[in-house]
Amino acid sequence: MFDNLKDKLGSFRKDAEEAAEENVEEVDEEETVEADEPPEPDEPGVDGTPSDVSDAGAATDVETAEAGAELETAETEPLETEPEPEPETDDAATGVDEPEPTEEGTTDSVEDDEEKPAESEDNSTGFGRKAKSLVKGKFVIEEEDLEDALHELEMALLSSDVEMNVADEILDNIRDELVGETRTFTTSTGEVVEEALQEAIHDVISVGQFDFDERIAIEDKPITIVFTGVNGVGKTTSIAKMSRYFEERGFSTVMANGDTYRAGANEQIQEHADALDTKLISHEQGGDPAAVLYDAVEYAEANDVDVVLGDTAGRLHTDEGLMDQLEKIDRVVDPDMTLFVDEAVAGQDAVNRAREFNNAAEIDGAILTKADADSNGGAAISVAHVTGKPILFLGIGQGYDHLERFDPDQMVERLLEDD
Ligand SMILES: Nc1nc2c(ncn2[C@@H]2O[C@H](COP(=O)(O)OP(=O)(O)OP(=O)(O)O)[C@@H](O)[C@H]2O)c(=O)[nH]1
Repeated sequence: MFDNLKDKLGSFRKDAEEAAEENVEEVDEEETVEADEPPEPDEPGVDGTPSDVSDAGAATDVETAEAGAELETAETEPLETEPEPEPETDDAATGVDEPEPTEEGTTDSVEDDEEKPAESEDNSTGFGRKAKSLVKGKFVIEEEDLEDALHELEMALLSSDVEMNVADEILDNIRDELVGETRTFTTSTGEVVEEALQEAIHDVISVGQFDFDERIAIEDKPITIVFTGVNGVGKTTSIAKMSRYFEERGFSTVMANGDTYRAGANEQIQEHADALDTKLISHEQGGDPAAVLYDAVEYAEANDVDVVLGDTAGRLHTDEGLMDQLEKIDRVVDPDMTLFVDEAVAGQDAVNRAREFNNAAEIDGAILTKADADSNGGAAISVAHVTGKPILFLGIGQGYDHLERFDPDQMVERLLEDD
């Protein structure tokens, strides 16, 4: 899911981090010492006491020790017993200034040997590099440092079908987060870039989020939810999935087939109702969709059913007839929620349709289907920002359980996780 976008974000992370690393500023030693915890006189590696790096666990301890070691060695005699100088593959690879092997030749570097390979292979946020940021004290990233990386990112987002304004917003957010701020060495540049990217994406995808389950729990019953969207995007399947979702949470459902337009629509939804053991309310083809939904609400009231799930005919958003129909449904049953359904794989088209449906008949949220088949992720990134309404669910397959609550935190994590 969203693999292309993931790769592109990974490239940006690398580019931006490299650009930032190249601009790490040196500060004088005094400032460095002030800004970080001063190394203790008995700092590991200075007095020759073996330091147990593997016990240090947290990277920061290791970094502090290493930074401390470098600072201290400026004033301290090099050690007499000299282990093999350890090659700093990490720094060598990145061309960052290399500390003198003798300065680093502390006993802790011997203990380091077992730890090092895994970490030093990490060419982005490995502790050798991180430690360098720590030792250098602070860094400032200027806009021009990031220009190329940001341009690449913009192209990557647009080619992943991210809506142009949304791409701009992401870039602005990243600039705001990264550019011009003097950062102390408590974080590595890798982490700074990663956090900026996380925040930038989170900002645009979390627009309008609300606690769906909570809302369902507190609303008076029956709750009527109407599903809109164009043909064939997975509306009916999503209704069936929602029925399963609610039943699993203890809410009973009834389906209503407001798609009185398409031949075979009743049979299609009836199959789902049968499979899920749910009641379906339907009228003859050509009937009035608002009347079907009205009947379903009456049925729910009479039978203590919690949620009415109303299908509607899928037609083009530009179709005035459909929009009139939705208006009539609004007037007649006054739904508690209108959910727009579209397929993630439709990318920019889905984004445009979401905007137009929302303009014509206000939506409360969206379900993006077929996310399992979408490698671009553009619609998932853009729909909330463009409509001001949240993506509530992702369809991730054809089965009834293939419905996932859209969680911005999880989405960001998914997009930025290392493979
Ligand atoms: N891979 C995948 N397929 C899906 C998903 N959701 C729906 N589908 C498939 O998409 C096709 C169309 O789904 P429908 O539910 O019939 O679409 P619809 O919007 O109701 O279509 P109309 O009734 O013609 O308006 C079906 O084959 C579904 O199985 C999903 O999340 N992932």
